[in-house]
Amino acid sequence: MLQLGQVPTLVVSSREGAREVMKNHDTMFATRPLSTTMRVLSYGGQDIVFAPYGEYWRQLRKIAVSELFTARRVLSGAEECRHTLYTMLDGIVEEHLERMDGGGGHAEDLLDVLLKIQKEGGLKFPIHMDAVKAIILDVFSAGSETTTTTIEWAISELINNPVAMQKATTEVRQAFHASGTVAEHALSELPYLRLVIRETLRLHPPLPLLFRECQEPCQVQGYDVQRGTQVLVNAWSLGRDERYWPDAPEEFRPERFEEEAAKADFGGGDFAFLPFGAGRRMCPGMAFGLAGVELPLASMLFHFDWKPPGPGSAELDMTETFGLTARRTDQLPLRPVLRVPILGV
Ligand code: HEM
Repeated sequence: MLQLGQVPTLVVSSREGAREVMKNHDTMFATRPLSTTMRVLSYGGQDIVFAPYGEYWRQLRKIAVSELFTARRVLSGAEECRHTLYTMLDGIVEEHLERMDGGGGHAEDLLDVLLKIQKEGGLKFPIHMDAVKAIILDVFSAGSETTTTTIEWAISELINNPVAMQKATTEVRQAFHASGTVAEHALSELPYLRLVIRETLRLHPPLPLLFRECQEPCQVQGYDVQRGTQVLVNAWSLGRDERYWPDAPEEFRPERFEEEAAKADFGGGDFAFLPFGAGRRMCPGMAFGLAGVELPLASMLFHFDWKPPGPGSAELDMTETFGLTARRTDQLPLRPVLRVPILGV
């Protein structure tokens, strides 16, 4: 337990503790703390990420899971800062509304779906236009930074581990040799690449800390936790803890998931492997996010060999930034060498 200024903060770094917070007492911890900055950016928590646990959040989550972050859509698809961002969004929303009035005839995107749901009405909690914008921002903030960060870490680990790079590249080139291009529907033919992505998420969960707030006094592992306590579940340290990963936890070994199939569960069932979180506030964009990592990564490996910028094989520096998302500190300067020409380019 830490006291961060006025805020009592509980840090959870064991599988048992994480299970208690996100499973046994899931409802009591199903709200995230809302900082002043995030309150401004999310229009007072009208989005999915920061909406307090309750009926409103439940409704948004249902829309997200059934209408927005579905596999089908994957395939078809501080005040000044807010001002810039929302002015841009206003223009985009306006454009979509005009297009809708014009009768359609175009491919439907996520914003069209939200606007349609809003227009149809009949919702228990009407979704205001501010909420539409806040939810679209969720897709950019929760959805794009996590996926791009994962892609960067995956390619970095592959550069530092040439044997794994060779295996992944060979697999992708064999799978798509005939078609000459990476096809979405054939991604299931890339079992090794999936192990690479799992191992990347174990070592580099893009969201290293999962944030919760205690809504009712309760006990976690026998300790009293008072209402209003901020809880940080340390997904980063859980993924590197030798109690749960006895086989060289700091090393990048995609094969570990082949041997220990049970540990391949990142669907919130294994509390030592939480790249997408767990419980009620678990990531609803998992399928969306995984496709958004697999597809670009497969294409990158299919078309190019990736080399460090300089001569020799010096290891890349893997230092992480300190922040909400754990990105690379260094930029990732790599040399792509074209191997399979890109069709139509
Ligand atoms: C590799 C990709 C991704 C990773 C690793 C990831 C990870 C996470 C994590 C760890 C959480 C917090 C879970 C918790 O507190 O238990 C989360 C929440 C969330 N994610 Fe993702 N995410 C990814 C992609 C996406 C995408 C593509 C979308 C949307 C298109 C998305 C939308 C969301 C939303 C809306 C929440 C908040 C859910 C709620 O509070 O009910 N994520 N994500």
